[in-house]
Amino acid sequence: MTHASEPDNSLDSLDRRILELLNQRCQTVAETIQADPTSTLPDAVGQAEARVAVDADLEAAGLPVLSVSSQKSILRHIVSACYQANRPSRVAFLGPVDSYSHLATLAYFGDAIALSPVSSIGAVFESVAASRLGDEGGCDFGVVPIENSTDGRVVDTLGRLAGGDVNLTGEVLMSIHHNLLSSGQRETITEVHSKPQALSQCRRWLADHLPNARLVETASTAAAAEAASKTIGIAAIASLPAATRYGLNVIEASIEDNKDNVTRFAILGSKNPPPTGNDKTTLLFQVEHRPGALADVMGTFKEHRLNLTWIESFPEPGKPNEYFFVVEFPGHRDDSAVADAIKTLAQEIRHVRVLGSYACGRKV
Ligand SMILES: O=C(O)C(=O)C[C@]1(C(=O)O)C=C[C@@H](O)C=C1
Repeated sequence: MTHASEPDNSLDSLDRRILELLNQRCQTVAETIQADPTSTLPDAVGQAEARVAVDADLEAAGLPVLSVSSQKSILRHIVSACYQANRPSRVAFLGPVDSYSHLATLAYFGDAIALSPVSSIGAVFESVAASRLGDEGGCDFGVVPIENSTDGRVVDTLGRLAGGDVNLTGEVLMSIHHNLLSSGQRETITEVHSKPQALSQCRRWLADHLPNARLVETASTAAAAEAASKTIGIAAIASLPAATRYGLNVIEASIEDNKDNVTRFAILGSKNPPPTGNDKTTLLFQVEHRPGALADVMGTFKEHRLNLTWIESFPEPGKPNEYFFVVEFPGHRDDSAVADAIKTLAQEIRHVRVLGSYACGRKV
Protein backbone atom coordinates (compact mmCIF):
# COMPACT_ATOMS: atom_id res chain seq x y z
CA MET A 1 0.00 0.00 0.00
CA THR A 2 1.42 3.42 -0.93
CA HIS A 3 0.08 6.82 0.05
CA ALA A 4 -0.87 9.21 -2.76
CA SER A 5 2.04 11.55 -1.96
CA GLU A 6 4.69 8.80 -1.94
CA PRO A 7 6.14 7.53 -5.20
CA ASP A 8 5.30 3.89 -5.88
CA ASN A 9 8.71 2.23 -5.87
CA SER A 10 7.46 -1.31 -6.28
CA LEU A 11 9.38 -3.24 -8.95
CA ASP A 12 6.22 -3.43 -11.02
CA SER A 13 5.79 0.35 -11.02
CA LEU A 14 9.52 1.02 -11.56
CA ASP A 15 9.55 -1.33 -14.57
CA ARG A 16 6.52 0.43 -16.07
CA ARG A 17 8.20 3.83 -15.65
CA ILE A 18 11.45 2.53 -17.16
CA LEU A 19 9.54 1.19 -20.20
CA GLU A 20 7.63 4.47 -20.57
CA LEU A 21 10.92 6.37 -20.52
CA LEU A 22 12.43 3.94 -23.02
CA ASN A 23 9.58 4.58 -25.46
CA GLN A 24 10.01 8.34 -24.98
CA ARG A 25 13.73 7.87 -25.64
CA CYS A 26 12.90 5.99 -28.82
CA GLN A 27 10.82 8.93 -30.06
CA THR A 28 13.55 11.43 -29.20
CA VAL A 29 16.03 9.29 -31.17
CA ALA A 30 13.63 9.54 -34.16
CA GLU A 31 13.74 13.37 -33.91
CA THR A 32 17.52 13.37 -33.47
CA ILE A 33 18.05 11.21 -36.54
CA GLN A 34 15.70 13.44 -38.54
CA ALA A 35 17.62 16.56 -37.47
CA ASP A 36 21.02 14.95 -38.19
CA PRO A 37 20.75 12.19 -40.80
CA THR A 38 24.54 11.63 -40.67
CA SER A 39 24.44 10.38 -37.06
CA THR A 40 25.30 6.69 -36.65
CA LEU A 41 24.68 4.04 -34.01
CA PRO A 42 28.35 3.94 -32.86
CA ASP A 43 28.34 7.74 -32.37
CA ALA A 44 25.14 7.41 -30.33
CA VAL A 45 26.61 4.60 -28.19
CA GLY A 46 29.75 6.68 -27.54
CA GLN A 47 27.73 9.75 -26.54
CA ALA A 48 25.49 7.72 -24.20
CA GLU A 49 28.44 6.00 -22.52
CA ALA A 50 30.05 9.39 -21.89
CA ARG A 51 27.05 10.18 -19.64
CA VAL A 52 27.74 7.23 -17.35
CA ALA A 53 28.71 8.02 -13.76
CA VAL A 54 28.28 6.41 -10.38
CA ASP A 55 25.94 8.28 -8.02
CA ALA A 56 28.48 9.35 -5.39
CA ASP A 57 25.75 10.27 -2.83
CA LEU A 58 24.19 6.82 -2.94
CA GLU A 59 27.62 5.21 -2.79
CA ALA A 60 28.61 7.35 0.21
CA ALA A 61 25.37 6.33 1.95
CA GLY A 62 26.41 2.69 1.52
CA LEU A 63 23.46 1.96 -0.82
CA PRO A 64 23.86 -0.50 -3.71
CA VAL A 65 24.76 1.21 -7.01
CA LEU A 66 25.21 -0.04 -10.55
CA SER A 67 28.86 -0.32 -11.55
CA VAL A 68 30.15 1.83 -14.40
CA SER A 69 30.56 -1.25 -16.59
CA SER A 70 26.97 -2.42 -15.90
CA GLN A 71 25.62 1.04 -16.69
CA LYS A 72 27.60 1.13 -19.93
CA SER A 73 26.44 -2.30 -20.96
CA ILE A 74 22.75 -1.50 -20.22
CA LEU A 75 22.93 1.87 -22.00
CA ARG A 76 24.65 0.30 -25.02
CA HIS A 77 21.75 -2.12 -25.45
CA ILE A 78 19.14 0.63 -24.92
CA VAL A 79 20.80 2.87 -27.51
CA SER A 80 21.06 -0.08 -29.89
CA ALA A 81 17.36 -0.95 -29.50
CA CYS A 82 16.19 2.68 -29.90
CA TYR A 83 18.38 3.11 -32.95
CA GLN A 84 17.29 -0.16 -34.51
CA ALA A 85 13.61 0.80 -34.07
CA ASN A 86 14.26 4.01 -36.05
CA ARG A 87 17.01 3.23 -38.50
CA PRO A 88 17.67 -0.49 -38.72
CA SER A 89 21.22 -1.41 -39.66
CA ARG A 90 23.08 -4.66 -40.22
CA VAL A 91 26.62 -5.68 -39.31
CA ALA A 92 28.76 -8.42 -40.90
CA PHE A 93 31.40 -10.27 -38.88
CA LEU A 94 33.50 -13.43 -39.05
CA GLY A 95 31.18 -16.17 -37.80
CA PRO A 96 29.66 -18.46 -36.93
CA VAL A 97 28.10 -16.89 -33.85
CA ASP A 98 30.13 -16.92 -30.62
CA SER A 99 33.35 -16.18 -32.50
CA TYR A 100 35.35 -13.42 -30.79
CA SER A 101 34.34 -11.14 -33.68
CA HIS A 102 30.70 -11.76 -32.72
CA LEU A 103 31.42 -10.91 -29.07
CA ALA A 104 33.24 -7.73 -30.16
CA THR A 105 30.26 -6.82 -32.38
CA LEU A 106 27.84 -7.09 -29.45
CA ALA A 107 30.21 -5.13 -27.20
CA TYR A 108 30.42 -2.31 -29.75
CA PHE A 109 26.92 -2.14 -31.26
CA GLY A 110 24.73 -3.55 -28.48
CA ASP A 111 22.52 -6.56 -29.03
CA ALA A 112 19.65 -5.07 -31.07
CA ILE A 113 21.51 -4.57 -34.36
CA ALA A 114 20.81 -7.15 -37.10
CA LEU A 115 23.69 -9.63 -37.40
CA SER A 116 25.18 -11.19 -40.49
CA PRO A 117 27.79 -13.85 -39.65
CA VAL A 118 29.96 -14.67 -42.70
CA SER A 119 32.68 -17.26 -43.24
CA SER A 120 35.78 -15.12 -43.92
CA ILE A 121 37.30 -11.71 -43.31
CA GLY A 122 37.12 -11.11 -47.07
CA ALA A 123 33.37 -11.71 -47.01
CA VAL A 124 32.97 -9.04 -44.29
CA PHE A 125 34.69 -6.52 -46.59
CA GLU A 126 32.58 -7.61 -49.58
CA SER A 127 29.37 -7.21 -47.62
CA VAL A 128 30.20 -3.63 -46.57
CA ALA A 129 31.41 -2.75 -50.08
CA ALA A 130 28.13 -4.11 -51.52
CA SER A 131 26.09 -1.88 -49.20
CA ARG A 132 28.20 1.09 -50.23
CA LEU A 133 27.25 0.37 -53.84
CA GLY A 134 23.56 0.37 -52.89
CA ASP A 135 23.04 -3.42 -52.65
CA GLU A 136 20.27 -3.93 -50.09
CA GLY A 137 21.68 -7.35 -49.19
CA GLY A 138 24.94 -5.72 -48.01
CA CYS A 139 25.80 -4.63 -44.48
CA ASP A 140 26.14 -1.06 -43.17
CA PHE A 141 29.02 -2.08 -40.92
CA GLY A 142 31.62 -4.83 -40.61
CA VAL A 143 33.79 -5.99 -37.70
CA VAL A 144 37.23 -7.51 -38.39
CA PRO A 145 40.28 -8.25 -36.22
CA ILE A 146 43.12 -5.90 -37.23
CA GLU A 147 45.83 -6.40 -34.58
CA ASN A 148 46.57 -8.55 -31.56
CA SER A 149 49.01 -8.32 -28.68
CA THR A 150 50.83 -11.56 -29.64
CA ASP A 151 51.51 -11.36 -33.37
CA GLY A 152 50.67 -7.76 -34.26
CA ARG A 153 48.77 -7.17 -37.49
CA VAL A 154 46.12 -9.50 -38.92
CA VAL A 155 47.35 -9.86 -42.47
CA ASP A 156 44.01 -10.76 -44.13
CA THR A 157 42.51 -7.51 -42.85
CA LEU A 158 45.39 -5.26 -43.91
CA GLY A 159 45.48 -6.85 -47.38
CA ARG A 160 41.77 -6.21 -47.84
CA LEU A 161 42.06 -2.62 -46.61
CA ALA A 162 44.74 -1.99 -49.23
CA GLY A 163 42.62 -3.44 -52.01
CA GLY A 164 39.17 -2.09 -51.21
CA ASP A 165 37.36 1.13 -50.73
CA VAL A 166 35.62 0.63 -47.39
CA ASN A 167 36.46 3.02 -44.55
CA LEU A 168 37.54 2.43 -40.99
CA THR A 169 34.88 4.08 -38.85
CA GLY A 170 35.80 2.87 -35.35
CA GLU A 171 37.61 0.28 -33.26
CA VAL A 172 37.06 -1.81 -30.16
CA LEU A 173 39.72 -3.52 -28.05
CA MET A 174 38.77 -6.80 -26.45
CA SER A 175 40.53 -8.90 -23.82
CA ILE A 176 40.64 -12.43 -25.21
CA HIS A 177 40.60 -15.47 -22.94
CA HIS A 178 40.96 -18.71 -24.88
CA ASN A 179 39.56 -22.03 -23.71
CA LEU A 180 40.29 -25.64 -24.67
CA LEU A 181 36.94 -27.23 -25.49
CA SER A 182 36.07 -30.82 -26.36
CA SER A 183 33.12 -33.19 -26.38
CA GLY A 184 35.28 -35.86 -24.71
CA GLN A 185 37.89 -35.80 -21.94
CA ARG A 186 41.47 -34.48 -22.15
CA GLU A 187 42.97 -38.00 -22.77
CA THR A 188 40.92 -38.43 -25.98
CA ILE A 189 42.31 -35.29 -27.68
CA THR A 190 44.43 -35.98 -30.79
CA GLU A 191 43.81 -32.73 -32.71
CA VAL A 192 43.39 -29.11 -31.67
CA HIS A 193 41.49 -26.92 -34.15
CA SER A 194 41.37 -23.13 -34.20
CA LYS A 195 42.04 -19.98 -36.19
CA PRO A 196 45.82 -19.48 -36.70
CA GLN A 197 45.81 -16.37 -34.47
CA ALA A 198 44.24 -18.31 -31.58
CA LEU A 199 46.66 -21.27 -32.01
CA SER A 200 49.53 -18.79 -31.97
CA GLN A 201 48.24 -17.03 -28.83
CA CYS A 202 48.27 -20.40 -27.02
CA ARG A 203 51.38 -21.99 -28.56
CA ARG A 204 53.39 -22.30 -25.32
CA TRP A 205 50.44 -23.80 -23.43
CA LEU A 206 49.86 -26.29 -26.27
CA ALA A 207 53.55 -27.28 -26.40
CA ASP A 208 53.58 -27.85 -22.63
CA HIS A 209 50.24 -29.62 -22.23
CA LEU A 210 49.40 -31.30 -25.55
CA PRO A 211 52.77 -31.72 -27.31
CA ASN A 212 51.55 -34.62 -29.47
CA ALA A 213 48.29 -33.12 -30.68
CA ARG A 214 48.04 -32.16 -34.36
CA LEU A 215 47.25 -28.45 -34.77
CA VAL A 216 44.63 -27.77 -37.46
CA GLU A 217 43.83 -24.28 -38.75
CA THR A 218 40.18 -23.27 -39.20
CA ALA A 219 38.42 -20.20 -40.58
CA SER A 220 37.38 -19.05 -37.08
CA THR A 221 37.43 -20.22 -33.48
CA ALA A 222 33.66 -20.77 -33.56
CA ALA A 223 34.03 -22.95 -36.69
CA ALA A 224 36.56 -25.00 -34.67
CA ALA A 225 34.06 -25.36 -31.80
CA GLU A 226 31.46 -26.60 -34.27
CA ALA A 227 33.95 -29.21 -35.58
CA ALA A 228 34.83 -30.29 -32.02
CA SER A 229 31.14 -30.85 -31.25
CA LYS A 230 30.95 -33.40 -34.08
CA THR A 231 34.04 -35.55 -33.35
CA ILE A 232 35.44 -36.83 -30.06
CA GLY A 233 39.21 -36.45 -30.29
CA ILE A 234 38.98 -32.96 -31.83
CA ALA A 235 39.40 -30.13 -29.33
CA ALA A 236 38.84 -26.46 -30.17
CA ILE A 237 40.33 -23.26 -28.87
CA ALA A 238 37.35 -20.92 -28.64
CA SER A 239 35.20 -18.69 -26.42
CA LEU A 240 33.13 -19.82 -23.40
CA PRO A 241 29.84 -18.85 -25.15
CA ALA A 242 30.91 -21.19 -28.00
CA ALA A 243 31.36 -24.00 -25.41
CA THR A 244 27.80 -23.45 -24.20
CA ARG A 245 26.33 -23.22 -27.72
CA TYR A 246 27.97 -26.46 -28.92
CA GLY A 247 27.62 -28.37 -25.63
CA LEU A 248 31.40 -28.77 -25.19
CA ASN A 249 33.34 -29.50 -22.00
CA VAL A 250 35.73 -26.78 -20.88
CA ILE A 251 38.88 -28.91 -20.57
CA GLU A 252 40.85 -25.85 -19.47
CA ALA A 253 39.92 -22.17 -19.29
CA SER A 254 42.18 -19.16 -20.02
CA ILE A 255 44.96 -21.01 -21.85
CA GLU A 256 46.32 -17.87 -23.61
CA ASP A 257 50.09 -17.50 -23.04
CA ASN A 258 49.86 -13.78 -22.39
CA LYS A 259 47.36 -13.06 -19.62
CA ASP A 260 46.92 -9.55 -21.02
CA ASN A 261 45.90 -10.90 -24.43
CA VAL A 262 44.08 -8.20 -26.40
CA THR A 263 42.71 -8.10 -29.95
CA ARG A 264 41.84 -4.83 -31.61
CA PHE A 265 38.86 -5.05 -33.96
CA ALA A 266 38.29 -2.49 -36.71
CA ILE A 267 34.79 -1.27 -37.52
CA LEU A 268 34.24 -1.00 -41.28
CA GLY A 269 31.66 1.32 -42.81
CA SER A 270 31.13 3.78 -45.59
CA LYS A 271 30.72 7.09 -43.73
CA ASN A 272 33.39 9.47 -42.39
CA PRO A 273 32.74 9.90 -38.65
CA PRO A 274 32.88 13.53 -37.41
CA PRO A 275 35.56 14.54 -34.83
CA THR A 276 34.85 13.58 -31.21
CA GLY A 277 37.86 15.21 -29.52
CA ASN A 278 39.57 11.86 -28.94
CA ASP A 279 40.23 10.50 -32.41
CA LYS A 280 42.89 8.69 -34.40
CA THR A 281 43.65 8.51 -38.10
CA THR A 282 44.80 5.48 -40.09
CA LEU A 283 46.68 6.09 -43.36
CA LEU A 284 47.81 3.72 -46.10
CA PHE A 285 50.63 4.74 -48.43
CA GLN A 286 53.32 3.57 -50.84
CA VAL A 287 56.66 5.26 -51.42
CA GLU A 288 58.98 5.61 -54.43
CA HIS A 289 61.99 3.29 -54.85
CA ARG A 290 64.69 5.76 -53.88
CA PRO A 291 67.01 6.17 -50.90
CA GLY A 292 65.38 8.14 -48.09
CA ALA A 293 61.81 7.99 -49.51
CA LEU A 294 60.40 6.51 -46.30
CA ALA A 295 62.51 8.86 -44.17
CA ASP A 296 60.97 11.83 -46.05
CA VAL A 297 57.48 10.60 -45.22
CA MET A 298 58.46 10.21 -41.55
CA GLY A 299 59.85 13.77 -41.72
CA THR A 300 56.40 15.03 -42.74
CA PHE A 301 54.84 13.39 -39.67
CA LYS A 302 57.58 14.91 -37.52
CA GLU A 303 57.09 18.41 -39.00
CA HIS A 304 53.37 18.27 -38.20
CA ARG A 305 54.07 16.85 -34.75
CA LEU A 306 52.05 13.69 -35.44
CA ASN A 307 53.07 10.96 -33.05
CA LEU A 308 52.85 7.56 -34.79
CA THR A 309 51.24 4.90 -32.60
CA TRP A 310 51.29 2.03 -35.13
CA ILE A 311 53.30 1.28 -38.25
CA GLU A 312 53.13 -1.85 -40.41
CA SER A 313 54.41 -2.72 -43.85
CA PHE A 314 53.29 -5.58 -46.04
CA PRO A 315 53.99 -6.63 -49.65
CA GLU A 316 51.69 -5.72 -52.54
CA PRO A 317 50.46 -9.07 -53.91
CA GLY A 318 52.06 -10.02 -57.23
CA LYS A 319 54.54 -7.10 -57.22
CA PRO A 320 58.03 -7.97 -55.92
CA ASN A 321 59.66 -5.21 -53.83
CA GLU A 322 56.46 -3.13 -53.69
CA TYR A 323 55.20 -2.48 -50.18
CA PHE A 324 52.20 -0.87 -48.54
CA PHE A 325 52.65 1.01 -45.26
CA VAL A 326 49.91 1.55 -42.71
CA VAL A 327 50.36 4.13 -39.96
CA GLU A 328 48.18 5.44 -37.15
CA PHE A 329 48.42 8.61 -35.10
CA PRO A 330 46.17 10.61 -32.74
CA GLY A 331 44.04 13.29 -34.40
CA HIS A 332 41.21 13.63 -36.94
CA ARG A 333 41.53 14.29 -40.68
CA ASP A 334 39.63 17.58 -40.09
CA ASP A 335 42.33 18.82 -37.63
CA SER A 336 44.61 21.30 -39.38
CA ALA A 337 47.88 19.45 -38.57
CA VAL A 338 46.50 16.18 -39.92
CA ALA A 339 44.91 17.80 -42.98
CA ASP A 340 48.17 19.65 -43.80
CA ALA A 341 50.27 16.50 -43.39
CA ILE A 342 47.96 14.52 -45.69
CA LYS A 343 48.09 17.33 -48.28
CA THR A 344 51.89 17.36 -48.20
CA LEU A 345 52.11 13.56 -48.45
CA ALA A 346 49.68 13.53 -51.39
CA GLN A 347 52.07 15.84 -53.28
CA GLU A 348 55.21 13.90 -52.32
CA ILE A 349 54.41 10.21 -52.59
CA ARG A 350 52.93 7.77 -55.04
CA HIS A 351 49.82 6.73 -53.23
CA VAL A 352 48.21 7.86 -49.99
CA ARG A 353 44.72 7.04 -48.74
CA VAL A 354 43.03 7.95 -45.49
CA LEU A 355 41.54 4.66 -44.31
CA GLY A 356 39.64 6.54 -41.63
CA SER A 357 39.52 9.05 -38.80
CA TYR A 358 37.43 7.76 -35.93
CA ALA A 359 37.01 7.75 -32.15
CA CYS A 360 39.81 5.95 -30.24
CA GLY A 361 38.50 2.59 -29.11
CA ARG A 362 37.53 1.51 -25.65
CA LYS A 363 38.65 -1.78 -24.10
CA VAL A 364 35.84 -4.19 -23.31
O1 LIG B 1 38.07 -16.66 -34.89
C1 LIG B 1 37.51 -15.81 -34.18
O2 LIG B 1 36.76 -16.11 -33.25
C2 LIG B 1 37.72 -14.40 -34.49
O3 LIG B 1 36.89 -13.58 -34.22
C3 LIG B 1 39.03 -14.01 -35.13
C4 LIG B 1 40.19 -13.79 -34.15
C5 LIG B 1 41.44 -13.26 -34.95
O4 LIG B 1 41.63 -13.67 -36.06
O5 LIG B 1 42.22 -12.50 -34.37
C6 LIG B 1 39.81 -12.78 -33.16
C7 LIG B 1 40.32 -12.77 -31.90
C8 LIG B 1 41.24 -13.82 -31.43
O6 LIG B 1 42.51 -13.23 -31.48
C9 LIG B 1 41.26 -15.02 -32.30
C10 LIG B 1 40.63 -15.04 -33.51
